[in-house]
Amino acid sequence: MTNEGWAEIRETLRARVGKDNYITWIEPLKLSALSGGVANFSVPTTFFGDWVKRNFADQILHQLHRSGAEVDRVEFALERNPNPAPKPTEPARKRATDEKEVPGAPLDTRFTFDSFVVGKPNELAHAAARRVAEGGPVTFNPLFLYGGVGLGKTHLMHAIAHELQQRQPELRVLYLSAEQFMYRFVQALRERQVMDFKELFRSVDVLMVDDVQFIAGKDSTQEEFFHTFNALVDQNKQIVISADRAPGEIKGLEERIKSRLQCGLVVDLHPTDYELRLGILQQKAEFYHTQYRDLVIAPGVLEFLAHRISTNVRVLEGALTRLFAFASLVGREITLDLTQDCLADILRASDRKITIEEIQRKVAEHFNIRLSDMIGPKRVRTIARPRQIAMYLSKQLTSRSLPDIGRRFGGRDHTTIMHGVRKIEELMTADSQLSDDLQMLKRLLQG
Ligand SMILES: Nc1ncnc2c1ncn2[C@@H]1O[C@H](COP(=O)(O)OP(=O)(O)OP(=O)(O)O)[C@@H](O)[C@H]1O
Repeated sequence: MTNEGWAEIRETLRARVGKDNYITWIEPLKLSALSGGVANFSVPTTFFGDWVKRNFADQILHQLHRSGAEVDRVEFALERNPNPAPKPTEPARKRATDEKEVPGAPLDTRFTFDSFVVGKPNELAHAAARRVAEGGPVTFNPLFLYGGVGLGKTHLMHAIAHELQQRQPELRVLYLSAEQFMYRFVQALRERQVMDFKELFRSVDVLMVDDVQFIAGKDSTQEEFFHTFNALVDQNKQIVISADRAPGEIKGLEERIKSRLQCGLVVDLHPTDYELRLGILQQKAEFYHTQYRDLVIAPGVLEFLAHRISTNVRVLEGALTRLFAFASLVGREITLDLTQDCLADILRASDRKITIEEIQRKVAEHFNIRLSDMIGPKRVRTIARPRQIAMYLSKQLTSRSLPDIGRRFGGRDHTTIMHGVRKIEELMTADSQLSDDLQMLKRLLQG
């Protein structure tokens, strides 16, 4: 099998492992040999090879089988003469051949500031990211970016790395997910190379850790992260962190880490608004026009999508990709009718928007209490507990902020809502009745 053959199989894997995993772990694999029933892949680092073996070897083998290759095993070995495509982390890697390798994750070349559309919901996060990317004196440390799924946190982090690398190629910029940080650390512990690990992480100039909520509850990793963090801050090295919620709201994260994370600048990416969604769609549509030159998109289609799909940017992008691919296959203009046919499932899914009022009604019915008690002041447990359940579900199933939820629960303070949400999170692990109730209510609401 040639590398072209492998390229086709890779495409199938993309759908199976998801885009992020694909970009990080599958795309960089090179098929170096296939003989004697063994498919050999070259990988940039040992860590990389171990990770892929552990997590994706079965799926790779399966897809190789399906393509007709005679193979019983996949192996991953270090590239003998590494000549990787230039990545923004390249200078750090190159220097690392003399020193130690910087074990970062590859960056997505599409995630730049140029391709990031700025609107009200993300302007502060964008401005802060730009400032860090200028690479001048460290003004806030860390920069902590948080927000819901698919709102552009990873995109901004990669954009910072790209920009820094362009302006100051000598900088050692390290981007990785918190999960990778943990994996590296556990591996270092196992191989008794903790000192090397420490040295490595303390030698970078800019450290970026994505999805830091992942290390919550993982004690030794938190501890190590905390020390790495402090060492870098002491050396005045820039740190950028992202998470799906504010530092104070990450359950299972030690207080001292929370307070450290809050020391710099904490900014959130708000859910998108109509203008931002339209801007993103226009930008992506322009890009698609370069690929599908003959396709015509009827007036009003992008506006329609920006109105109807308000979940997250990833869904919005997926919808447009499908629309262009479909229209080019059938060779038709992209009209509103075609859009509705082609995206029926996505449109239906985003129609089902759950409101806080609906949640309050369903929870009140379920526990047989009055709807007015949801917003009233009564504190007896038989009422307070269902109310907290409704608060928890409102946080989980809607994109409303805590203050917003508070207003809808009779003008309660956001800290009361946060307390309610936490209480339920704590109880549900030990109380199976409660967790059954929650499952059932979720099913009813998501119907
Ligand atoms: N403002 C924006 N302009 C252009 N593209 C955007 C914007 N916001 C998000 N995207 C795109 O949406 C997709 C999801 O963004 P990204 O992966 O950065 O989200 P995230 O916040 O890291 O999500 P998750 O919590 O799932 O990790 C990416 O393809 C990204 O390029």
